[in-house]
Amino acid sequence: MDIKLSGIHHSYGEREVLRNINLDIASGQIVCIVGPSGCGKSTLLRLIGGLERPSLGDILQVGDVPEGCLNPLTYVFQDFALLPWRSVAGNISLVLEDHGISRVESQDIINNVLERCKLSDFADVFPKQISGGMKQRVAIARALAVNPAVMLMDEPLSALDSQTRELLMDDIVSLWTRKPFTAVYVTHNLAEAVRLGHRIVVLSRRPGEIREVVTIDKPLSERRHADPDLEQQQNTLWQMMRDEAMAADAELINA
Ligand SMILES: Nc1ncnc2c1ncn2[C@@H]1O[C@H](COP(=O)(O)OP(=O)(O)OP(=O)(O)O)[C@@H](O)[C@H]1O
Repeated sequence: MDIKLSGIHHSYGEREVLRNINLDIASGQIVCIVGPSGCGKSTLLRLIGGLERPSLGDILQVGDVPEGCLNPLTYVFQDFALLPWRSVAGNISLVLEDHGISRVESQDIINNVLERCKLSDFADVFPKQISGGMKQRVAIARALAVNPAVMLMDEPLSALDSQTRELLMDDIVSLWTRKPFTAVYVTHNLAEAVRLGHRIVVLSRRPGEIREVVTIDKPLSERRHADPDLEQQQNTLWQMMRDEAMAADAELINA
């Protein structure tokens, strides 16, 4: 399933947050959204996810959802959002309940996503027993369990330290390489964007407008930490954003 955004404007009262967003999100691609603080990245994700309706414009879902899809638009949040009283497997099984799936089928799905996310040995442990990086892997496994058409990822790695972030980026790449998924991935972190994005959408400061859409051709599986090509792309993105980021920063301080 592709997603087509056309002529999206969004305001909260007098505050204009997004302006004239036109964007196609193609199935099987990771599209990263970057931009200065407060430019409307999370708002855009909420609009795509249908949690809010845009003030103006259309968001179309084009084509079929994947086979076995239980929830077409599925979020992965920065704070993991795991239930502390449920085990790792229990957190995943929660999203499979009330879909008329048999216990056997449900267990197959849980085993499959645990294996894909390198969590098979941790099925019975509880969130408080595992690290932040592992928690986020559980959250990603839970999202994959419903076989979403599009994963909506809001700063999924920003609560983690830099080494854990590196490991998780490798995990996301290997998950995608093994079975491509579609994701809209909001991040502040340009290194993450160039590692994970097939396309990177650069928003201006608020009201967020699309400044540029950068395509990164290098296959995900060939992108490495400290890759000079990626560092150059990251630098180009930073040059695009620098002045706007400074202005947005000043605006927030003076608000
Ligand atoms: N529910 C809401 N009601 C009113 N204003 C809101 C609401 N949600 C967001 N805003 C405002 O909209 C603007 C964009 O917020 P949003 O969180 O989408 O930006 P962002 O780019 O994701 O920010 P950050 O990079 O800091 O996470 C901000 O000025 C914010 O205060």
